Amino acid sequence: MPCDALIFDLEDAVAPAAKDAARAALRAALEQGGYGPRFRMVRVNGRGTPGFAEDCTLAGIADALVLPKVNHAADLDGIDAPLWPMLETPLGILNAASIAAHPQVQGLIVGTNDLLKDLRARATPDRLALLPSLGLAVLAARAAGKVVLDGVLNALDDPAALQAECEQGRTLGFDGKTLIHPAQIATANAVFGPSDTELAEAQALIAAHDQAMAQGQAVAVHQGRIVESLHVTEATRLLELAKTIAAAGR
Ligand SMILES: CC(C)(COP(=O)(O)OP(=O)(O)OC[C@H]1O[C@@H](n2cnc3c(N)ncnc32)[C@H](O)[C@@H]1OP(=O)(O)O)[C@@H](O)C(=O)NCCC(=O)NCCSC(=O)C[C@H](O)C(=O)O
Ligand SMILES: [Mg+2]
Repeated sequence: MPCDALIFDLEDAVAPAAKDAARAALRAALEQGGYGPRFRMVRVNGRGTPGFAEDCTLAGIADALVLPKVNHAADLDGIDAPLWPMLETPLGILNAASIAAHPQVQGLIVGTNDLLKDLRARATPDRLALLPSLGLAVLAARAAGKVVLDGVLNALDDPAALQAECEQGRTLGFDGKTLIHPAQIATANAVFGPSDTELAEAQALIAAHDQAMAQGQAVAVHQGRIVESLHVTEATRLLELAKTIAAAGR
């Protein structure tokens, strides 16, 4: 599967009576390996719920833990692992900045299903009710210099909805999207990775800026638009991202 990361779920995707067996099976699977370079995350049961402490013992054999329903930065204290808190409660969204800034946090994941439930909001194709929360999550991640992943699309077989939601997530600033089925991977990779057109534009923009600088100008004009060093920074980031994706064989 050409995905960057795998999330092994011990929380909502596992029935209460199956939690112990799922944890044991996951431990054996992680010890056996075979996941290639994919980043292996375990979503543990929530702090204060049954199984949490036992789930956290998997930290040593996974790459990171995903913590559901994080409300406060203090919810992350005392866990000895790289952490990916899920922002999926109103309090978690309102505390996103301090959660993102926690030193053990590598990235944030938005849990749009739980958020919709807690907000008593309507699920609509344009995700209107989620936009403030999605924006706050991106702001918090960027302020702390962390990665931020969009929530899942529940529809298993709706390519148009998947394309639209991925495009919206990228437009909002998300680095990628969490997915529930392998059939969703190709679309997410295509949307969140820079396209050939974007890469060609980035190269042309950098070249135009370099040429203007060489001529002693502070600002370049490229295709009728001004180009400053901040645009070069973003163009360079896209080119670096493309190299990273190519090196990963995606
Ligand atoms: C929904 C599913 C139960 C469907 O599974 P299945 O019936 O097995 O689908 P397919 O027959 O189409 O599967 C084809 C092959 O792909 C593998 N597969 C399927 N799903 C996954 C997956 N998620 N990860 C890895 N591999 C997967 C099947 O095993 C088949 O493989 P093979 O036999 O070798 O061909 C299933 O997709 C599923 O369980 N999905 C995950 C649901 C889930 O993750 N839920 C929790 C996350 S969403 C969430 O928590 C919301 C969040 O908290 C919030 O609040 O928003
Ligand atoms: Mg959830």
